[in-house]
Amino acid sequence: MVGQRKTCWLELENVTLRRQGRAILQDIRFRLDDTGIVIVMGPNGAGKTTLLRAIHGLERIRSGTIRWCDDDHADSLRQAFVFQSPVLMRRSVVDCIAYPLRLDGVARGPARKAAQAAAHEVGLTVDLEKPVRVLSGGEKQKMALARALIRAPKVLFLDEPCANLDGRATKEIEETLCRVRDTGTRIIMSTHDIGQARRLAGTVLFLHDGRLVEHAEGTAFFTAPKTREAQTYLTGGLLL
Ligand SMILES: Nc1ncnc2c1ncn2[C@@H]1O[C@H](COP(=O)(O)OP(=O)(O)OP(=O)(O)O)[C@@H](O)[C@H]1O
Repeated sequence: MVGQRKTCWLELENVTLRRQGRAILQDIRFRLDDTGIVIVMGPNGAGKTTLLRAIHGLERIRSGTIRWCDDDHADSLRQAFVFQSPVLMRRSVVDCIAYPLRLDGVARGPARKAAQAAAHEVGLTVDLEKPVRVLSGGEKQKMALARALIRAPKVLFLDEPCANLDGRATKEIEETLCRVRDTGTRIIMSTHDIGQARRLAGTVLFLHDGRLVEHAEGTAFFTAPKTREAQTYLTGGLLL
């Protein structure tokens, strides 16, 4: 038990979040003590985005606790969030990626150099002086990922980062995420893509109707889901 506690990096206890009188998240509790990618799955409206936003501190919870339990607490608060629709600025791609460093007070030259390296890391091969708004959907997601990675976050949240992307762009983003995971960054990510979840998941959090229905190690979840809801979801059934 004592050994387990040492490896826990995030713990939620009875987290409940209400909006307009409705419980969007109900009594969510789990401990994460795995270094693999954490995949948040579940049907539309299950609460995946809300859970990610709540853990990141963008949503106020009504009750319960969210506790980062790393020894170095400041380290676990070095976080970045890649939204489903990337936030775009009226800037060039390179300046957009460099923006978080500029906010940190890094001079323009070194920040742009770091941005070029981050673009390279995520496989963004476009002319980086282009305005960011002309990028394709896949390129925008890579730009958002490069911007999120530029400050070397300890925890990286991604909300459906590959929605609407083709196989090639998805593969490149997945490869980047695996490299980032291997450097020790914790990744919590939502996806509807069961194939992607299967490829990436170290741990699965399966939500339905704002409740955590199943929390399992990735392979176990896909080979032998324990709950009726997860079984239905994974076999393409409709969860009503
Ligand atoms: N600010 C809000 N006010 C009222 N209801 C909200 C608010 N934000 C989210 N909801 C509701 O909470 C529920 C969960 O939303 P959330 O976006 O977290 O689900 P999701 O699992 O990410 O869905 P999807 O797969 O469709 O993106 C939905 O029914 C949504 O309408």
